[in-house]
Amino acid sequence: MDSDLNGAWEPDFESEPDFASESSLELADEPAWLTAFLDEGVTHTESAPAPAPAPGSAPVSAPGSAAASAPASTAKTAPAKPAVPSVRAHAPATAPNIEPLTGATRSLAQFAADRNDPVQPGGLRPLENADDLLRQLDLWVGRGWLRALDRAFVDLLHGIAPQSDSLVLLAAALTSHQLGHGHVCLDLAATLDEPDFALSLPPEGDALRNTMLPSQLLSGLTPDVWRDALLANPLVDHGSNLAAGDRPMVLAGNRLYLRRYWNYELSVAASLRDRLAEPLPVPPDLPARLADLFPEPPPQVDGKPVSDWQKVACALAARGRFSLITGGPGTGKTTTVVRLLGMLQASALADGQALRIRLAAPTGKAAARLGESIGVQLSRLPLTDDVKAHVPTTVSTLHRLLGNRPDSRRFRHDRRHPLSLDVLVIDEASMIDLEMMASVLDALPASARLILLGDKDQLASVEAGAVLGDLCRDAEIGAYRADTRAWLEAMTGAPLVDPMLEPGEQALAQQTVMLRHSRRFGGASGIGRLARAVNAQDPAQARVVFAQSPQDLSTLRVDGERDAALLTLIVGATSRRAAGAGRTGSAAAAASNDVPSDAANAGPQGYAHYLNRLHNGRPPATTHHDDPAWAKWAADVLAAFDDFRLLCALRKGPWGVEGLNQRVADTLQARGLIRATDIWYEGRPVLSTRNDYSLGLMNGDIGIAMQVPTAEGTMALRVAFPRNDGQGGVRFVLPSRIGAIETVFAMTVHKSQGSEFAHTALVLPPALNPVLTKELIYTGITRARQWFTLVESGEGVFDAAVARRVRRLSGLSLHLDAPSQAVGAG
Ligand SMILES: Nc1ncnc2c1ncn2[C@@H]1O[C@H](COP(=O)(O)OP(=O)(O)OP(=O)(O)O)[C@@H](O)[C@H]1O
Repeated sequence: MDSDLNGAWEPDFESEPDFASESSLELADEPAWLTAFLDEGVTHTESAPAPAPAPGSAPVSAPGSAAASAPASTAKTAPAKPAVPSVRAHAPATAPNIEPLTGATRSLAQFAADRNDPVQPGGLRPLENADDLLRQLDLWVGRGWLRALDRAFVDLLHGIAPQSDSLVLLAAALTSHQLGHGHVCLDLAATLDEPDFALSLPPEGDALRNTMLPSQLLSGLTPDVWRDALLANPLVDHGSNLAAGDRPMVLAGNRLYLRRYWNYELSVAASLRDRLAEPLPVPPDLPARLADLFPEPPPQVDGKPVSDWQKVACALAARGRFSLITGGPGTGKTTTVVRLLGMLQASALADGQALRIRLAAPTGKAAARLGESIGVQLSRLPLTDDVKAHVPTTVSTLHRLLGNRPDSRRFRHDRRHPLSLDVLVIDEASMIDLEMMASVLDALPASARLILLGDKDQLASVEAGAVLGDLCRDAEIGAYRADTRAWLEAMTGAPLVDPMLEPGEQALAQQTVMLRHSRRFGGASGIGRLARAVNAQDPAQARVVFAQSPQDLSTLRVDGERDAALLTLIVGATSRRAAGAGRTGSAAAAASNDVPSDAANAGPQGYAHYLNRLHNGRPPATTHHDDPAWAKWAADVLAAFDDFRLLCALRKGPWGVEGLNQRVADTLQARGLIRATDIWYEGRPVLSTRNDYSLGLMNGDIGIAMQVPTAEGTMALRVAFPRNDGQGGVRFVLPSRIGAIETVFAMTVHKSQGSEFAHTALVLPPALNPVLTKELIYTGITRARQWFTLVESGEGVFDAAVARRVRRLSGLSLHLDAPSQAVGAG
């Protein structure tokens, strides 16, 4: 336990002390693509959407956009075929694109059909005149349907090739916008089928008035005509230029990419193909080693023995330079990988050369969880102390592993400076976006093994790409070749049995295993059954499971924002009167109210639980400021805070993070549990929203403001953050030193990935929204360890959301199947 109550703590870098506070995994708006502009020497800053110009007025660029700040010579006067700058990364997602909205809201087509107002103010002809198209894009930016960032990209292209057809500029704007929705590319045919889904249109009809919709703009256009316009344009590579060209866009079949993302797909696919090409030699006694590591009798389902998929995964990973282990919560991904590492290391040590093993995860929280879990699992394994000592339990974030550089999206480690390791394990791989995957593979030595662990059914990464989902497309059916199957049966000593299994050929499938039996959520677990019903998109079954499992599931139908039952849930349903001993400060206030106590409290908790621990567990005021009791107290409070979390689908509105955070704070204040008289108050839980290497804080770290003694003998507010060191270490940071932070009574499901809470309450808004999909609900449910509460503020939203799934466009699986030229010709 270490602490510094005065904020002068030591940064705990593993190896790279000089990184910038930038993260491509951040959820903040649009920093990445702006870096690209800056990298290319074009001044550009993102800003709020520009106001819509008056009809017929000159095009408006966002303040500081490329258009606004580029010298005049880079505009219309640029040569027709200049050296084309490479185009760099784009912004993180706001919401993933999804299948059409049905059910609880009207469709966009209905709204369009209902419109009585003129189609286009100012009589613009955007598809015939590029200037009109730019004005149309400005109108969309003004509405918030398109990002200023997308508009600036079009400006850049228009400056490079001023004669470009409007169809090309429009395609560029939409392709850029798709990246913000998590799509790696724009599919021309799919866009023409549902043009309005190419923009961020609001679900409310009124907002659609007076501005032309994409469906109106593109009505009558065919994919062939759009393709022909792109093929004829100097900004677009196609055909034989696919792999080698340097134009800013790439057309492969009907898929239009920004060059950079095309390159990522190519490099990820090529690297994986190389890694999958040749199996590695395995120890001659592999069957015996596997038998030692998996001494348990084969698992059973409904009384019948089934394959031990953990053992299968261990065998496959032992022979591959790339392997994928996917499975739902508690299916044994960590257990499997610890046994695998133990086995590989034991074999390597027997040969006199220890393996260099590194563990990583996309976020600090996920890294901390993996580290703790590995430590526990390792201690149970039947391995010598020497082998155990050579299996690491320290887990880095991917950014730290690769080595962030100040003001750059490039990492210190790449193919010229590869990581020095033999085995890399990455957990929570569903959070890895395409760019990060390309960076990892680029920095990995050719001889090293890469093992990805993750739940393919969780929400995809915030940024573009759904790498794990793309790679796991055949995981459920196994898709093993006959030779793979025979080898696995010989190594594991048991036949492969599962009703889902089907034969297949693809090389990736031969190195992929889906773990199918959850030890945490067995057959009787309501949470497990609910997760399976949601994953199967069966809302009726989900309702049945809710009704059958009151021991761990509940639903709460709320009537309005101040519903008393909701407030009770927030505070804690299983209230007991607080114990009075040992309290100081605001604890006295807490004691005068009906405050739950954590003592002997076995049921699902609310937020009074951690506040109780904060007030009641505080060391006596006479405790020396250096006494470890302060850090222990802080660690207890942080752990108690993880016993309950409100999760939201949305950020804005009364049922989003912002509205709920305020209501929770009001409620706790009204009950005397907090004194929120200032922005900083004791008990305020905060989420770090950016990697800050100077403070040692990672994007996603959660801390709690607490009154602690200073060296000067006064009490002062410090924010206690877990050190994520697997030892329960805590660091105290001055509130004023923390830059990017937000209150986190409620958090988005997206940001909760990689975390678990004993009691999780998922709050759904009253109307269906594009972000509501079965992946989001599944991810929310599987954050719960013991209890899950569904809070419904509207009729039918849960059922409609479960029926919809995220659909992310990418060509990664096509690239894996075929060389790039064949993909492009398709
Ligand atoms: N083969 C096994 N034999 C006995 N217990 C096991 C086995 N596999 C997993 N477990 C237990 O099941 C629980 C979940 O396992 P584990 O943490 O490895 O799953 P996971 O898939 O990594 O979970 P998470 O969803 O948290 O990532 C742990 O308590 C673990 O000890």
